[in-house]
Amino acid sequence: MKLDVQYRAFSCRLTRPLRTANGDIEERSGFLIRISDGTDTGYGEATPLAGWTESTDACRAALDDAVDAASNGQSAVLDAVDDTAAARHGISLALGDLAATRDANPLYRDLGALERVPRIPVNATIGDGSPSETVDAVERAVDDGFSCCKLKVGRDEVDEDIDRIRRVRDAVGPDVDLRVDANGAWTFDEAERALDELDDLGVSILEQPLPAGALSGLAELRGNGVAIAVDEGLLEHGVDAIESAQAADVYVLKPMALGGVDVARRVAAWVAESNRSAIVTTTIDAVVARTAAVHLAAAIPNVLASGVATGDRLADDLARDPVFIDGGTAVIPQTKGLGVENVWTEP
Ligand SMILES: O=C(O)CCC(=O)C1=CC=C[C@@H](O)[C@@H]1C(=O)O
Ligand SMILES: [Mg+2]
Repeated sequence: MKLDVQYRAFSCRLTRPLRTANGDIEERSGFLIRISDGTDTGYGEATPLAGWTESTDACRAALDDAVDAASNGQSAVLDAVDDTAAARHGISLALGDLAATRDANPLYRDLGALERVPRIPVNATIGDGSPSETVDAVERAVDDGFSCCKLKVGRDEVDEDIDRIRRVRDAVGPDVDLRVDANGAWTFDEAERALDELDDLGVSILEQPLPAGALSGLAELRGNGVAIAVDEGLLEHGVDAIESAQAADVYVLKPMALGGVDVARRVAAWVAESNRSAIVTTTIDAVVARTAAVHLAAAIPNVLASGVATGDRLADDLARDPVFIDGGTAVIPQTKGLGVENVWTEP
């Protein structure tokens, strides 16, 4: 089928930078994609992030190839972006939105959900900061109804991080689910030392304590009360290698970095076959990709609280957010397709 593929660049600033052990995220720039079959239209988003996907230039070049391939139909368009994760995410999402819109299905049903899913659990995302900033941010999140908060660690000394988490635990009590994400910043010894303390503090999940390559180290860290999650490591190794190394309890799925919600859905199926749990997060994307991640999470049975409640970190966005964050859950859009409206306004 002949398709019309178009894209345009966008840029959204964060209201405040997300501080991580791997640097600060201050702005998200990418490409909004529109694919039409002459009757229906689908939208996608390709928002590269340094260290996680191809560069902005490589993403743009791949999208240009996809535009050129449009007269040759859907598989040619997908082939054009096969080696560029963010571009593939954007194109495959626009095609998925187009198909779901045509079928009058919410996207998550086309991604395999067998029944209606009203909501999914979500976590609050708390960037690295001073102890008092962290306590304030977690208290605000709990006041807003979140029962799960993911804290960034790994920029400072381990003892300082532990002290910060202890202050958070003391402030919010035992019932709030705390996770931490070190973005690969720790050595094995630091991670081992941190784990004992994190266990005592009732932290449920430690995300990527060691660099992405360190599978055997991750395997050795497993087994105390804190579940070990892979994020960067999944992109480097894939599920098979991680399972062979027995290196993870939990998999973090970032559709933008994996090459699309369709790819991420397949990865989630392998994760479930291995009896592991999945968390869906984004690369702090704009509304089109963020909403797609929400649909993906809705399509994964028993998905853990997911990192998709980041819309309020953007100072501006591509369109109105169709996902209502309510009491630590995201309410799933039930309209056809992705459910993001008026995203492509004519200049
Ligand atoms: O998972 C979340 O709560 C939100 C997303 C998030 O934490 C991240 C998005 C982008 C880059 C990363 O530093 C970070 C992560 O590592 O998970
Ligand atoms: Mg992470």
